[in-house]
Amino acid sequence: MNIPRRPRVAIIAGSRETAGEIVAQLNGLFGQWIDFSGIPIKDWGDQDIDFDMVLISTHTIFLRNTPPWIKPGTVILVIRRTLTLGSWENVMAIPTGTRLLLVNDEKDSAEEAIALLYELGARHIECVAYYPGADLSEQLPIAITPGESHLVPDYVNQIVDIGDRVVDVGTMVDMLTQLNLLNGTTRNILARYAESIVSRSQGLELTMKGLIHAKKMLQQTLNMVQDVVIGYDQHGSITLLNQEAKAFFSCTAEEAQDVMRLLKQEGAECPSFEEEWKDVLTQIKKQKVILNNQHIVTNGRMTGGVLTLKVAKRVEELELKLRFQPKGHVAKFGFHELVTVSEKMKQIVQRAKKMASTDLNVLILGESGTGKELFAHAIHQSSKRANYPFVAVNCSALPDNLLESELFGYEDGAFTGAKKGGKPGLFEEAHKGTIFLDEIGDISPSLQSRLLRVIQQKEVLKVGGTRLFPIDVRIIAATNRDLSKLVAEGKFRDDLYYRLRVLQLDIPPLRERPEDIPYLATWFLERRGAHPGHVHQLKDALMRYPWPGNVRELENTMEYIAFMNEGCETLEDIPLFLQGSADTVSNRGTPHLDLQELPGEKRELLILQMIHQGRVSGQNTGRRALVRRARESGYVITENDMRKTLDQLREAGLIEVTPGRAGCKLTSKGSAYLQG
Ligand SMILES: Nc1ncnc2c1ncn2[C@@H]1O[C@H](COP(=O)(O)OP(=O)(O)OP(=O)(O)O)[C@@H](O)[C@H]1O
Repeated sequence: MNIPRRPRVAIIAGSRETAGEIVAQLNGLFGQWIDFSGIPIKDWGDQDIDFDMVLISTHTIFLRNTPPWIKPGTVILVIRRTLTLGSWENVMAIPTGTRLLLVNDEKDSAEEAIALLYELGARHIECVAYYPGADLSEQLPIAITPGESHLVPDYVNQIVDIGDRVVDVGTMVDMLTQLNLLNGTTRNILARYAESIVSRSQGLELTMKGLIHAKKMLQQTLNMVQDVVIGYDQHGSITLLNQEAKAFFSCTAEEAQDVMRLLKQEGAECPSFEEEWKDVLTQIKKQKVILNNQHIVTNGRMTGGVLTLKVAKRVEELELKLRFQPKGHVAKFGFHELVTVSEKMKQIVQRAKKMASTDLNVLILGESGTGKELFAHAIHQSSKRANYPFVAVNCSALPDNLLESELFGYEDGAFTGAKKGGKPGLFEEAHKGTIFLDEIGDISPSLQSRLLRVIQQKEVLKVGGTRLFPIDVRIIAATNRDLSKLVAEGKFRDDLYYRLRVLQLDIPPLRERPEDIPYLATWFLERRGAHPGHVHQLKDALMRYPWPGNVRELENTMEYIAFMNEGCETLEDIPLFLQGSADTVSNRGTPHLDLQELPGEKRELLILQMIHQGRVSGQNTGRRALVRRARESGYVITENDMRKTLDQLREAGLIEVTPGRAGCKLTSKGSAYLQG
């Protein structure tokens, strides 16, 4: 293999020492990429090396003549030198108005050093050149010298040694640019170096400082991004990795080097960085990841790009969390928001108010949409815990492991993807307040055991933790399932059941308190600013319909009616399911649409809705029952077509189909899909 040679740079200086100093300094910074050789003037006669560039310590060097080994066309740069920041601070500490000696080995070099100090801005002092053999009548008490203390006269009582002068950043930038070596890495070295010296170019210094600042800001911003972010140049060489990227690939930008090599060596299958791509799904480190690649284009030319990587599982978890969203940590409703004219309900409200004055756990039973959560809020708001948090948790919205960590929290590093520093659980967040565990009937046996332990011991153990945290939380649980039946079937722990239902509230479904139907309907319409008279027109239909989704369904229906009939005196548009049960509009008849004629997505959505309604109203959701239900709602579908659609929904992960009478059930993905 032909390894390209490093460019050769000759450093010509007055003395061997100076040449050596400059070579040592430049080698320390760029020796990896450039081959430096120091040549004192007196030995510059014959050189058998072809140099690509010559750096001279002063432009007076070539007054003598140009050595023949410098080929015509070779780039020659004059080295500008400056002081380190430490030396400069010592010079600036000398009192203003001080007259002092500047001591060096020769007249020229002493005067050159004085010129440098003045150029850098040391205007507060007055320097007099001193060198061996200088004729000086006055004796000055202070001397500045660049490493030549031994030449300072004895009568001087304070020496400020400014040490060797160092090469200025401007010279380095010129050198690297000419050699085509100014890139991300060398720029970083320059930026760090610029922080330790006094620059002879104010403009360059400001630009450097600006660059350093901008780079720090960018790095910090990218470190806050929770995806993996990789920046690269036009050749695909990595210029930047954020914190996530370093952790994911376990390497630094220097180690990673090439973006495609990094991806390929981890087994990713993706197009080349020279193309832009969006949402490419592949596998890295045995995990599904989503890759995106975008170019940075300057003056119509691709000058680099940014590649981002998301771990698919993390995206799914976030999506789940968003859907789950604990419903806020304050109780929003009080008893005054519970609307009812039913005597049965009024008695239940009275019982609930009594329960609020105790600190005992409450179990609220009732079909979906009957107002269980509303009661939980109201009980908390009227209890002595009202000024503390009310944390509502939907236990059926999350898979078991996520629900566990949400409820009890986790310690740092408890599992992959766990947030650094751990996370407090909802029990902890509800301390001194109330936790509302909705859909308690759906929790797994292992979570039932953990919950029981929390209730018994009044202490929480975080996932992956060893310490127990004492908590003081009142539990209000609710479910639309028949918990006593689940207990009898061994699916729900009896000891937990008894702990939860110290007090029990049974909320009747809407069909068992029909007087509430028109009353609530009017209330919902008025709240929406709609004409309450509509209820009178619809009363029969409302009373005939069984309201399987209870008050929630009635509320949604009235919202629909208010919206669709805004500004209308008489009702123009009512939902299909009410048309079937309305005397007033029965002349419209119930149209029978063939479900197979609907677009696939619409058909699937309708069937998902039927499954959902069937489940919430405790009806059978088996294939035959769904065919029947479709017919009642005005659609026709054969059993065979229903089977096919159910299979498609199952394959898409939207439903679970259990053999036998249990029928179909929406998965959490299915519920989310339904909610839009
Ligand atoms: N008596 C009532 N007065 C006013 N609004 C009510 C009443 N009962 C229920 N609602 C309203 O109906 C909707 C459903 O109530 P809620 O969420 O409390 O029912 P739920 O029984 O907890 O339902 P799920 O079991 O599905 O969680 C809410 O918008 C609630 O405000």
